[in-house]
Amino acid sequence: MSSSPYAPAGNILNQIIKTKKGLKAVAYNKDGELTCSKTAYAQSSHVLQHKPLLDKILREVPVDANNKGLLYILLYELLMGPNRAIRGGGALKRQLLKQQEQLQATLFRLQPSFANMTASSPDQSSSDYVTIPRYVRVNTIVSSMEQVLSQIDAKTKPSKNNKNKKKTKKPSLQDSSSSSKMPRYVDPHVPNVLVFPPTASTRANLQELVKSQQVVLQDKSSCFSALCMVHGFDTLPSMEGDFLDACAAPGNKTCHLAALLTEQAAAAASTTTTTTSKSSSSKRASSVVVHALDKSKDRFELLQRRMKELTETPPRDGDAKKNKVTTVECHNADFLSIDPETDETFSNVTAIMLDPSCSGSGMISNHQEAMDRDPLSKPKNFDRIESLSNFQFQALQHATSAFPKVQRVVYSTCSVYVQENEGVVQRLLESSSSSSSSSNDGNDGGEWELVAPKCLDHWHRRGLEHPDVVGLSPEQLQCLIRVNPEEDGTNGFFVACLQRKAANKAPKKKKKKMIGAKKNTYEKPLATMGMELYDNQFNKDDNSTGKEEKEETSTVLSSSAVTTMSNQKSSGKMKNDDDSSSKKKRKAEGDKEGDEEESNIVSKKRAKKMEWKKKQREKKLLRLAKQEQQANNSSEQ
Ligand SMILES: C[S@@+](CC[C@H](N)C(=O)[O-])C[C@H]1O[C@@H](n2cnc3c(N)ncnc32)[C@H](O)[C@@H]1O
Repeated sequence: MSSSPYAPAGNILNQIIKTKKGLKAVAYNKDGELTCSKTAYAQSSHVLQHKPLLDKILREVPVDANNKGLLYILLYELLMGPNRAIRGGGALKRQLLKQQEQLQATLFRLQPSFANMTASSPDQSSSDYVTIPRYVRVNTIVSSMEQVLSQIDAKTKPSKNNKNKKKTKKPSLQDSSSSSKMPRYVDPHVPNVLVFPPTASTRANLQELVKSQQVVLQDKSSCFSALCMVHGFDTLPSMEGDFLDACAAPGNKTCHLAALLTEQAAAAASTTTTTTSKSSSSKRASSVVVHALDKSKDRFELLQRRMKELTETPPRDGDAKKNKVTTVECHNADFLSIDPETDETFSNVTAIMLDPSCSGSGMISNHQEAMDRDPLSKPKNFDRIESLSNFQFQALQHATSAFPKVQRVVYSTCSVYVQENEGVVQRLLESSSSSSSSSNDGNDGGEWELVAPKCLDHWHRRGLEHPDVVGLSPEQLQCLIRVNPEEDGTNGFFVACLQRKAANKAPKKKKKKMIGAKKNTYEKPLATMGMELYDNQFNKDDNSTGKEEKEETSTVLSSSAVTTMSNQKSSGKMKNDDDSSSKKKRKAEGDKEGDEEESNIVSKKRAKKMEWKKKQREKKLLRLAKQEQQANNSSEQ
């Protein structure tokens, strides 16, 4: 057995290679507990992110090794690790050191950006990498933004008494808070979402809050589904009907939906109390049901446990009624076999959130898809994508046709491929159009229509034009939300909000009676509690905090390093409404000329940077060649 300090990570990698499973599947047990050290997990994750590049290097410079997992780890440490060095000893290390120069020269040729890095600049801090921050959603059923922040500050405040304690690094972010506070921002698109640097210390500082169910570590884009369900449409959802999360496990979106509905019910109840205190609406508001379905038995168990913890933990403010407002009922069932006509449990469902199994190609941690993330090209694993797409369509069709009372459906995936996104929506609209013979409204036919989500009207990346999806009009594409994992600082995502057309034609009188028919007066997040809105601060050159200790899943190669998503026709970038931002001052929202001007400036800057990098690379190679020459000379002497 190897005594190398990298042996545990090497073993994990060997298991991944042998079983072809993902890192999480190998490193976690059934109960969701990590079975190896965090260090081994992080090391394996770093290697997996760079495995395609490491493979290329090894193809050009073969290294003889029986222990492939260990080879990957040592090679990564030597060429790309934070110290560009291998700790400990061993035959494999000696072998690699012998071939070091050749390996390094190959790396610089294949991935020139590495030539500009010094040993003290870890690979992830290269400008070829985009940082995905750590997003934290405050679980408003249990806690609040204020409570969460005060607990974080209490935890991170350096103790005055303990002078021997390790000095904490001074945050270099221009956070409005004092330097002793953990750097944090407010997400500009999703309320109650905080943004932290993606470091191990962030995670450590949040651990207690996660355990006490006050926060959920949920990526920003994954919050779009529930947000759209409640605040995406012109009216708030009816609280008289039930909600259904059709593919719910592990339940992040379900819990978010429950929290938003609880907030909505609380707002409705407070309005009701001030107007008609004996109104029955407050009664109704206290019995919102969210059915959470999952077909997989294991995942269902996880879902059930998490929903109990996240939605039934007593609120910190002592308002015991709060977590009785929304009840989450979990069901281990196949969504496709649910028939509300015969199963009374689901007969009152009026809204469906559908987040079906997908390729996960938008997830930055999905190393297998990392080299194949161009949504415009045909996916390499086309057959798999096609079969996923067929299932997704079937599920969306079921949601829109089998539930007569359903008025709104929010469809989402964390895939970047059009086949799983725009393609599924187009098929649905086409099938809905052909099956609806009664439609004579002069519109494009069909019972269902797309809605541009109100809550994301300041999100600029929209549906993609693609030769395979010719059936969607520019207006329809504008209704679709896309997230580019390389440019938007969050995992790739897609959301479509569908509304039954008949919902618009409901008699006005009836509409008025429903609590949910209230106009949606959603307001996007504003900077609160002295915090700035997040505007990519963790990726800016002048901000180094968070780069010293990146978490394993927090980085993704940018377009220049891996694939080009920049040719996406929808060029929307994440924007915020922070008036102090100079970018914002330069252009008004929606100003296309301004957008083009900015993209020209960006291209020029990029070209200049590339030129500079090229020169640096040449210098480095020259230096290496000189060193090699000197080494040869001295060995000849
Ligand atoms: C993308 S995940 C859902 C993630 C979840 N919405 C969240 O945010 O935590 C897809 C889930 O759909 C479940 N699933 C797949 N086919 C299903 C079906 N026919 N009926 C119900 N659930 C299904 C899978 O087991 C998986 O847990």
